[in-house]
Amino acid sequence: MSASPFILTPLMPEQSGGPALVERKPFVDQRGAFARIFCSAALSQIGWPGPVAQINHSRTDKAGTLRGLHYQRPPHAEAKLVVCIRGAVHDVAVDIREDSPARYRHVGVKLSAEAGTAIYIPEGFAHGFQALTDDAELVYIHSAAYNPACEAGLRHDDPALAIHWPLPVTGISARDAEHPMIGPAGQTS
Ligand SMILES: Cc1cn([C@H]2C[C@H](O)[C@@H](COP(=O)(O)OP(=O)(O)O[C@H]3O[C@H](C)C(=O)[C@H](O)[C@H]3O)O2)c(=O)[nH]c1=O
Repeated sequence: MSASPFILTPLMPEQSGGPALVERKPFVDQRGAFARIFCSAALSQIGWPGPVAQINHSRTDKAGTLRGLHYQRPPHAEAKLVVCIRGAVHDVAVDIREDSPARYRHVGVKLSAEAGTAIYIPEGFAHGFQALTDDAELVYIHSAAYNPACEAGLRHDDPALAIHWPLPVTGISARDAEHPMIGPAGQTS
C-alpha cells in the first residue's frame, strides 16, 4: 500500500482548517479488497485533532431522509470522520466558526460505499446529510464524546444557508425540523 491510505481533497481550499473528501485507496488482490478506514497519522495532515473518543453508526432506511445539521458547542466541539459503508448520501458541512470569513458557507459532496468515500468535518462545522438510497449506512468517528448539553443544530432549509438537497425531504426528526433559523444578524434565533 502506498505512503498514504487516502486521497485527501480539501473541499474549502480557500479556507484553512476546512472539511475534506477522504477517498480510501484499497489494496485489491484475488481475495478481494482491504482498506484503512481511519488513520490518525494520515488524517492529522488535514487537521484531525487527537484520540478517537467515540464511534457511532447510523442506518437510514428511506432515500430522501435528512439528518442534521448538528454540531457540539465548545468545550465539547468535535471533529468527525463520516464514512459511508452502505448506499449513498449527500453530505453537507457548514462553516459556523465565528471568526471565519466563510461563516455559514457550506460544501456538499456525495459519499458512497461503492466509491469508498468519507468526509472529514473539522471542529467549527455543522454536519448533515440526506440519504440518496434506501438503507444508507454511515459510521462516524468522533474526536469528542457525545455531550447532549452542548448539542446544537441548524435548519436544513434555512434560507441563510441556501443548501440545495438533491431529493425532496421525505423524513426528518422533530428535533431537526425545529432547529432555530439564523437571524439577519447571523445569530441563531
Ligand atoms: C450522537 C449520539 C446520539 N445519541 C442519542 C440521542 C438520540 O436520542 C439518538 C439519536 O441521536 P440523533 O437524533 O442526534 O442522531 P442523528 O440525527 O442521526 O445524528 C447523527 O447524524 C448527524 C448528521 C450528525 O452529524 C450526528 O453526529 C450524528 O449523531 O441517539 C446517543 O445516545 N449517543 C450519541 O453519541
